[in-house]
Amino acid sequence: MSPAYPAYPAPPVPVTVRVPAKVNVQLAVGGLRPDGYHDLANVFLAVSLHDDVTATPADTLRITVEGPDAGRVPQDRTNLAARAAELLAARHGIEPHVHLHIAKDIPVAGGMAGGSADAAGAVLACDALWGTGASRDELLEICAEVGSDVPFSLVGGAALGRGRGELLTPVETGGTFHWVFAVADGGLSTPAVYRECDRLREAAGTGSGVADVPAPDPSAELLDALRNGDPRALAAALNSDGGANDLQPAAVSLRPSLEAVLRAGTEAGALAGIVSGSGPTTAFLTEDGAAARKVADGLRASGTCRAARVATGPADGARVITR
Ligand SMILES: C[C@](O)(CO)[C@H](O)COP(=O)(O)OP(=O)(O)OC[C@H]1O[C@@H](n2ccc(N)nc2=O)[C@H](O)[C@@H]1O
Ligand SMILES: Nc1ncnc2c1ncn2[C@@H]1O[C@H](COP(=O)(O)OP(=O)(O)OP(=O)(O)O)[C@@H](O)[C@H]1O
Repeated sequence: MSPAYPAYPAPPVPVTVRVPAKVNVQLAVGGLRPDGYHDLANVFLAVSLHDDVTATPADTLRITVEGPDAGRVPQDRTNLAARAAELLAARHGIEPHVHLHIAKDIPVAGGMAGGSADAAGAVLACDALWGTGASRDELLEICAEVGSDVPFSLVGGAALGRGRGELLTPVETGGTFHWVFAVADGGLSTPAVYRECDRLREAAGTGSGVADVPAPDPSAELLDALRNGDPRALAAALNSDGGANDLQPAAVSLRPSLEAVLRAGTEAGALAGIVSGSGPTTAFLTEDGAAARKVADGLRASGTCRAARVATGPADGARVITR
């Protein structure tokens, strides 16, 4: 006899998933591959700036966005959250009929994987809403189809991304790191920053292809600093010769005003300052929470950025917060 009730309760509706932003504490960029991507040694750290993605049953796929920068986020099927929901639905023979509401706090087009966070949030929220029973590996595959940063948004913490950044292995962290993020006016396009990186390499005469650029590798010094939870050692790795972010010269070339932001952050007492991923957000590592608040005040007073936000990392990956 079949039971009167399903074996598992239906998920409470709506389902809200909280997803973190990221900073790349190392971004070693190899040569341009024939498929248009670059091989990476990408050391991701999730940080405590979040978007919330809420999934509610609907008659069609609908996206709404709230937050100060909502006007810069597409509210149609080009939104990465919509693409993620469509991919999950297609795999399970479901119509992607869902309303996805994004409460956006991660800077838009800022190099902090905001769109990727929303995609990972949508995958997890829709999986719970539709009860697809997809495995973690399947969710990660869908994330990787949407974009190179999306799998990390799902797992969070700290991880090394190889390949184009989608092949993750966990990285050990021995403590909490305190950061300040200087948010810039306007964004930078990720493909444009990679193209500028290639152009600078060509102009320097080194070539930009896979045969010209050494294979990217993670820094042992940097991984040790993360493992030991040691901000001063991490700062030394961030400040090392050539820098920790191979996209930084390209981001600064496209947005020369970032030099002044980086200077203002270090003058305000940061241990190190880097461009976050493809920028234009800049990330400042500090000794502790009090130092972070002081650096944020200094950045605000400098007038070099639109906003300064304090955050800590590692932070959890995407997780359901209403169940
Ligand atoms: C800069 C980073 O944020 C660092 O984590 C990522 O590498 C970018 O990841 P993402 O925004 O998820 O990028 P994707 O949506 O996968 O790719 C967008 C475009 O960025 C460029 N791209 C991206 C990743 C990569 N490893 N090499 C690339 O050259 C390609 O032009 C690609 O067409
Ligand atoms: N859910 C979304 N949130 C923000 N932008 C989105 C979203 N979906 C699509 N986009 C588009 O993607 C572009 C890049 O936005 P996003 O905030 O993801 O950049 P980013 O943080 O620099 O990305 P990354 O760090 O992964 O390279 C935006 O200009 C916007 O047009």
